[in-house]
Amino acid sequence: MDKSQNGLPFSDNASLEDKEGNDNSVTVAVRVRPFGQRELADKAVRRVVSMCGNETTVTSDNGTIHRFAYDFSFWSFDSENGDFAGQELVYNRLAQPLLSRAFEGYNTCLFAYGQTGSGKSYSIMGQGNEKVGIIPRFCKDLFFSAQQARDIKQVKISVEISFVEIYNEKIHDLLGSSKEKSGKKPTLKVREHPELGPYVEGLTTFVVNSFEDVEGWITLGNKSRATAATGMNDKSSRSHSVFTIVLAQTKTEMWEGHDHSITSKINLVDLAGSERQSQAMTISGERLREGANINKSLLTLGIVISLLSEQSAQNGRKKITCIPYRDSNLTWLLKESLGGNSKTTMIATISPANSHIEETLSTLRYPFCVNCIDKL
Ligand SMILES: Nc1ncnc2c1ncn2[C@@H]1O[C@H](COP(=O)(O)OP(=O)(O)OP(=O)(O)O)[C@@H](O)[C@H]1O
Repeated sequence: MDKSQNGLPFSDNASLEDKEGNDNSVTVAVRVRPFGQRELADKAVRRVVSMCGNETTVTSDNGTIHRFAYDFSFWSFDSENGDFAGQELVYNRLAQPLLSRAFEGYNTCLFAYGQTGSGKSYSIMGQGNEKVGIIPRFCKDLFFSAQQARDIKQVKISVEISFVEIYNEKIHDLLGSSKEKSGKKPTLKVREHPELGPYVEGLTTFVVNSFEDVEGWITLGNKSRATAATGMNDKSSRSHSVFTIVLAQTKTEMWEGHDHSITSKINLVDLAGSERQSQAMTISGERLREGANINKSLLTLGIVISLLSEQSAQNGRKKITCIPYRDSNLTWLLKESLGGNSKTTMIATISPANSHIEETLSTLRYPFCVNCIDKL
């Protein structure tokens, strides 16, 4: 029997609310995409992934069965299947609850994690008008809910966005227009405010008043994202992108005569490909450095999330004091949205094909998972 990741029993798995009504701070979902063009061109292609309920099963060539139980399993392999999970369903299950949490004042983070070409960008951003992903849907719903809150609860609402990429541990503003003499975008630094926590110094932020406003910025940000070709996916993203929404709600209590404000931060993150350097054919020195930095951020993120999950599983009885947020720029920047008063959701994207089984298994074993089982 393959060892369970942390020994927690299967039945401990729960969605946002557990049996006692406590909030789980981390929700984990797996999504399997259809075969891609390259996989279909391979005569020996075989589907090794299946799903049942919230369980994902991967069958190795030698017949070993690996079972993983998470909060959700999304079957996006074939639309003919009755359990097919399209973009809307994935959004409704994973991101919509975060929107409600944000309006309640929680900070939230949603990450897409997986190897290059497994469907992270497809899930987070989508493709064209037909296959709209999580970020545009979230923004559309956000403005709808904001209007309702203004009309019904007389709440003043402001929405501010920013969009950065972290490439090689360097932070670049995807919406800012400033350039260095060399024509390159300047590298920004994370600083820590004693009360407000970490922030990116010099980052451009925009107040947005409608979905149409935000749509323009998303398009611009996507165009700016640094991409580099790898052996596995020509448009492979070698950077993490973090789309941040700051939602500020202010209500004036007439009888008290003063304003109550709550501010929540929502981070929607498309992580860089998680594949190993050898498989991604990362050959030159520059690429090797990239790989090391990508893995450093992903490794730190895994450690941080797993420590926070451990803390949350103990209902706060065990306080872990040394969570290594500052070990990578990604986790440092997201510190306030990962720990404390926050909700985190991970979508692990995987290929269905036998040719990617090792990466699929490593994605499913990523240490974000405190509630998983991998057994014969
Ligand atoms: N659920 C899905 N349904 C249909 N097609 C999908 C799905 N997920 C991914 N694809 C297709 O697979 C290809 C790779 O997906 P995508 O670009 O999202 O991968 P990625 O994980 O973001 O890769 P990278 O790390 O290189 O950015 C795209 O052509 C996309 O259309």
